[in-house]
Amino acid sequence: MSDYLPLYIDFKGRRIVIFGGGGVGERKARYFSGVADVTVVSPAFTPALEAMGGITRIQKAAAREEIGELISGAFLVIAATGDEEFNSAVVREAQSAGILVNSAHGESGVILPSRITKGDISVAIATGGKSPAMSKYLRQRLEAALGEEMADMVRLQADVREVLKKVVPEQKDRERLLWDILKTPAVWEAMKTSYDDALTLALMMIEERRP
Ligand SMILES: C[C@@]1(CC(=O)O)c2cc3[nH]c(cc4nc(cc5[nH]c(cc(n2)[C@H]1CCC(=O)O)[C@@](C)(CC(=O)O)[C@@H]5CCC(=O)O)C(CC(=O)O)=C4CCC(=O)O)c(CCC(=O)O)c3CC(=O)O
Ligand SMILES: NC(=O)C1=CN([C@@H]2O[C@H](COP(=O)(O)OP(=O)(O)OC[C@H]3O[C@@H](n4cnc5c(N)ncnc54)[C@H](O)[C@@H]3O)[C@@H](O)[C@H]2O)C=CC1
Repeated sequence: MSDYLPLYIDFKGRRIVIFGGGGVGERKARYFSGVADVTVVSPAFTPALEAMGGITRIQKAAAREEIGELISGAFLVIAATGDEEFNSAVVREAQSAGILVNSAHGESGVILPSRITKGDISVAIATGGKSPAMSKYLRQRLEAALGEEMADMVRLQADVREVLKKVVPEQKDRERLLWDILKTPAVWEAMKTSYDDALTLALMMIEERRP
């Protein structure tokens, strides 16, 4: 079993510096783009990185002496060049500056997981670095199994929770009612055709069953 534990962090606006603009740098940039403030440093970029909006590109091969300056103010640094020794230098610099660092060559204390998102649902998968291919394989399997109705149920539960907080004073009762809804096949069935029908059914259940 791995010592790595998953954690969800709000990356909005956080500075991320990625070294290496190849396929791996591209994947890592895509993971954070649109949320964090991403900078990629590399002498060359893949076409997708070249076209990626909302990121900063610094086109050069970073020298070792520059690493410290380039990573200053970063929340997370990613070493994804094809040069293993350079990546190790990035890991050392970041660690001594107290900055989180991920390395494409493994073992840096931070793993980027495979990720599935469906509406507000987010699933992270990793194998403690043992088998990245297996993480990807599992992601593909789970992605196919996770239907739209799961994301819709998150929305319904959130809507119902708002109502429950107003009309059911005891937390234990609210919990029981939320689970009653989850365990009612008719609610899932209604969700397939209409969110509003499913919500109406759930609210009727609450009226009938609340203390
Ligand atoms: C430790 C880790 C560090 C990190 O990068 O965070 C790491 C390290 C390394 N990966 C390598 C290879 C591959 N990586 C992938 C794919 C992914 N790798 C990702 C994460 C991680 N990779 C972290 C551990 C995650 C875990 O615990 O499971 C994913 C999940 C997330 C992402 O990178 O975005 C993403 C899938 C995204 C998706 O699609 O869902 C594939 C699959 C493929 O491309 O088909 C291959 C080839 C097949 C294979 O080797 O398995 C090599 C060897 C290079 C060599 O052989 O020289 C190293 C270095 C080493 O092992 O030393
Ligand atoms: N962690 C992971 O998921 C995986 C890791 N790898 C490893 O990751 C490394 C990178 O893989 P790819 O992106 O496919 O390689 P790549 O060779 O396509 O890209 C590496 C990029 O780094 C740039 N670079 C080299 N020296 C640099 C420097 N000093 N400063 C800034 N940029 C520099 C290169 O110009 C190139 O654009 C490989 O060494 C491979 O072993 C490979 C597959 C998956």
